[in-house]
Amino acid sequence: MTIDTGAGSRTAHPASSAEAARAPHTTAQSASSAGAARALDLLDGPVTDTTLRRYLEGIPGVDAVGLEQRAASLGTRSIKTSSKKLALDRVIELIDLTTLEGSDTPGKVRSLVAKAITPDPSDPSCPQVAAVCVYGDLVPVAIEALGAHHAPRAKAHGVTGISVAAVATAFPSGRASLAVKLADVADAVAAGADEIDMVIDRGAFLAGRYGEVFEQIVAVKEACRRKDGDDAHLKVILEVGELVTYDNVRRASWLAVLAGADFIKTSTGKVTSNATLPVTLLMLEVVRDWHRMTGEKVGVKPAGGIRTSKDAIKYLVTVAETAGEEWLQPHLFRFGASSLLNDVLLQRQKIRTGHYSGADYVTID
Ligand SMILES: O=C[C@H](O)COP(=O)(O)O
Repeated sequence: MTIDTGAGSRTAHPASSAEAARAPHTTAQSASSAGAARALDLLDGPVTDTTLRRYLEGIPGVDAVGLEQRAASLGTRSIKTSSKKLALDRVIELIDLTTLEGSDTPGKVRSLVAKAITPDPSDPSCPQVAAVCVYGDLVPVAIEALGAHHAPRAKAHGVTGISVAAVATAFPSGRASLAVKLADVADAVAAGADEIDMVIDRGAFLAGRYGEVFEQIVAVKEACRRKDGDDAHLKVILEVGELVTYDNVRRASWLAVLAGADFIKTSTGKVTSNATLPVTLLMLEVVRDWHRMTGEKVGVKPAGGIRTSKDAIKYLVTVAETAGEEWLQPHLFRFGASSLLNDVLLQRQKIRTGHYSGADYVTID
């Protein structure tokens, strides 16, 4: 079943220039990023609460039954045993290995980094993960522990390294002033974070204050700029479990993409409902449609509650069938997960040796 993603909205819901001209406050006037510029183009006028609401609320509603049926059908696709090891290796390469606990210590981050670099010490062919994801204050610890494996240093030697992602903007609630959020981002970027995982203000979004959410994303994107011109990549967490409806997830995805997100991410992992296959499918459809409209590629990161290889492979199939196989690369797709890697290592070991190893084969996280 084809899911209507609202891609036709570009022409179906242009902002009225006259109304936009009357608007007292325009977000784009106070933000000069490419995100604001492309929203101006799409909305055919200044970015305001009114024009954003008109655009986002004009996007056709999600066919929930169709979406869930499509996700379920993609989830039942089998892959050949011969392809399974390749798929598991790809899953590892796409993981943001995460620790986001109040009790995190430098020692825990060093252990996480050691595992990120060498997930399976008994198998040198095991790939490394894409990134480690930590709270901002632990970025220097992660960078020091990565040493030559840190992505920018590795790149200088022509090899692929591991990035450091920091959650910021008053993660996970997002309840703080914009000044506090920007200081949080600036700290992490100054400490050397390669990627910033920000949360949107769900309260503002649900109250219909789309301009405020847009403006915050634009401002955070600006704060991701480094003096050397090499930006930290911005992942925008929608916290889908708090957005309640698929329609809201679709609107928030479009809003984040319009504002300049490099990635849209489902969840913090801190609420009851986190990543699901249908919601990730919906977000993949948005980035697919944005790519068709503009040629720009935006990444997707399901996060929270993805713990088994079986589930991770369902996500790979869904990505390939929705956005295309091209998206199965670390710059366009990630799994945000704390314990998925352990299960993938056990499954790899089973393929390699023909039997499952004991629980002590993987580290206890
Ligand atoms: O962003 C990543 C999540 O916080 C990880 O969630 P998880 O512990 O359920 O895998």
